[in-house]
Amino acid sequence: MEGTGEKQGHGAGDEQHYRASIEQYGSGLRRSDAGKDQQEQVPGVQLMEPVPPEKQLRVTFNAISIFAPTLGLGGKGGSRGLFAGLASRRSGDVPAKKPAFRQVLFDITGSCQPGEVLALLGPSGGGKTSLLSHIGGRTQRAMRKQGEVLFDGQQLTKAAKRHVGFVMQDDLLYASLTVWETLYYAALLRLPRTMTAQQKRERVAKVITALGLDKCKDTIIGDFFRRGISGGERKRVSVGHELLINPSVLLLDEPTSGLDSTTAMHLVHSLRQLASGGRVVITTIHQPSSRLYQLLDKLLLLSEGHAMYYGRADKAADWFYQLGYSMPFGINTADFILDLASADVSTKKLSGDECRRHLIACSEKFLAANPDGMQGGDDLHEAQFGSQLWTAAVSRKDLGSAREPLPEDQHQLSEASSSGVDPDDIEAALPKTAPATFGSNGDKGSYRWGATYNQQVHILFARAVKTRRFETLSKQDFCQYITIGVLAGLFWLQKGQTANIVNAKNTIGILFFELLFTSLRQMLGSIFTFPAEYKMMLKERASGMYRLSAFYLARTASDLPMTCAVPSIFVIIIYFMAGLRLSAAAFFRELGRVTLSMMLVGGFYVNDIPAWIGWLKYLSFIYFGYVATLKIEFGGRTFYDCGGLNLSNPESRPSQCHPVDLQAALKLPANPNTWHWDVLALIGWLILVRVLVYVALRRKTARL
Ligand SMILES: Nc1ncnc2c1ncn2[C@@H]1O[C@H](COP(=O)(O)OP(=O)(O)OP(=O)(O)O)[C@@H](O)[C@H]1O
Repeated sequence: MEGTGEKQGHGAGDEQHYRASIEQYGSGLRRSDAGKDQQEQVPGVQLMEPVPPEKQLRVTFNAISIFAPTLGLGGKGGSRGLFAGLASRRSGDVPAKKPAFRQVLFDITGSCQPGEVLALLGPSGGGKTSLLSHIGGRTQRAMRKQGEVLFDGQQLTKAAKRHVGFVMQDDLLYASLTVWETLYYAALLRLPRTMTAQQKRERVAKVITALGLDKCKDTIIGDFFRRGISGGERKRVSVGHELLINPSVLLLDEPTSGLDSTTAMHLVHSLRQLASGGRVVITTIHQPSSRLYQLLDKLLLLSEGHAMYYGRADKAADWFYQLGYSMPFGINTADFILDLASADVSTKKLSGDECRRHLIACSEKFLAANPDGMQGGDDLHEAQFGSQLWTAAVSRKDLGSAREPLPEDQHQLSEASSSGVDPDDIEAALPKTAPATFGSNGDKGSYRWGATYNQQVHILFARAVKTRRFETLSKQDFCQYITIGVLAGLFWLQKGQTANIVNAKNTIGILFFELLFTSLRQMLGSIFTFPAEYKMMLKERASGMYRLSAFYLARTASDLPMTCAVPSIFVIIIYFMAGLRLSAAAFFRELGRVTLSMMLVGGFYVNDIPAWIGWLKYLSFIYFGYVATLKIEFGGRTFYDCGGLNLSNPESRPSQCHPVDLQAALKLPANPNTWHWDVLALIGWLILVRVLVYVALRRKTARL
């Protein structure tokens, strides 16, 4: 966008034109002062009961800086990249061990009062999500942080986090649950145990009505494979998930992304109403329409991690106008300031990037003296701009010369933008004393968890069964297992019936096929479902919905019927079609073995492996499953070698058929007549793998 007007070049006509623009696009729909907003009610349905004054919270964030890790290995030598350490080792340098960090947020300060909607605006990569996540106590562990976030002057505790609603950018919801089920299970887990089940149901119904989800409440959420509710409805369900707890603070990351402007407008209107009920609403927004912009109280404009504007949303255009960047006719305020933040606006003398640096320098100087940001008012030009901004922030000879960035500002910015930040410097700067924590006293007497431990396991089990309803009971799964079972049964039809060595070889084939098919299919299924489920668990744990062990117990218990039901059909078909050992004990043992194998994943099978790596087979659950199934099928039976003849009754020809040692004849990995140590090994494996996964999850979610 070349050459937007400059203040000094404007005549009276331009001024009028500018005013008209402002009226139309920004300040025209000025909101009342922030303090009055608390009393102000946006017309329409009152979404939730207001937050009582004693529970209202003011959120402040002071001098927030965030450093993200980069792949470079850092160090004084400055060598970067994955192989830098290796290269330096070879060349005799001391290898750099610390990861490098890149600063993604620079001293960001701001606050939001109950009743206000604060929007974090900026181009992609500007740092909106990083800041919002930090405010909500959800910054990734790998990031380094400075500065403090306070809720009514106190730090956020784990318990208090349960009163903060956080709507993530991605709608993480279980695809197989209906809207009602999604919110109902969340209510059971999140709402205080002092509420009855009926009251929790009423809360769910209220949220559903408030967000206009009544007509789709019995529709599944859906995913790529199974169509469910629309994108806008999904977003509203995500918001509803957080509204259930009637939060004092609602944080939303890109709630309008992917929505059409009308739906986005309705959603932000709902947020505005929620704020009017005494809540703090902080939201990131990518590209608000002009109508949507009018609903915002405060704005924090981020450009490459720097605050380019902070203050009343309706004063943003005034601010930039005063700095010499007026909004061209017909441009929406949000688009205009986003162009500025994206360095997409240049002047006759300055390139887009220089304009951006200039604006950041002005803003940072102004905010250093006015941490509450631009409040506007009648004295906007004279008092604030005249005395502070023009003299202090842009201490130039005149506005014309202000087109060049100040040398000191340039220095500051280039330094800040550089990627190599020593982690030691960051650590040294971290605050040594922690302020009081919100929720440590305030929450006294209230329970940390919404449901008791037993209730959590029970609710999570019921939900896990429902979330896998399609996975397990889908027609495709049934058809696939039955078709492949019948085909395999036809290939090996009644091969297991006769006790001769030829058929024994065939039987080994079907046993191994059965073992591999069921195990690998299960493993592939888990590979596809685990990432989504893991993310869901992280999100819910961050909201304090349940204990990790309760989740894990419920998930393990639900695995049993869900994972084994359909594969068992496959095993039954094969068992009888292939004529495997006809005894009830053998049949049920085989089913039990399948169950154990199903609950493990991974492994391999090798025959005739060299002795020196022979022990590797003990790392494979497939090996133990294979040995177990061989023992079940062949243990205690006598097999005959009839000189290559496939006789149906070898015992009737003692001269031609002689009993054989099956293990030696077929090179079986174990003697089928020994006791079932393999089953013990399978059980041991099962426990070990589950415990290891639990420990890994525990470590990964330690901070939640
Ligand atoms: N875990 C991480 N590791 C490394 N860099 C990160 C990490 N998280 C964020 N960043 C970097 O921090 C910067 C800010 O990212 P952030 O997601 O906060 O931006 P954003 O304004 O929310 O962008 P968008 O609108 O595209 O979501 C980006 O340059 C990003 O690459």
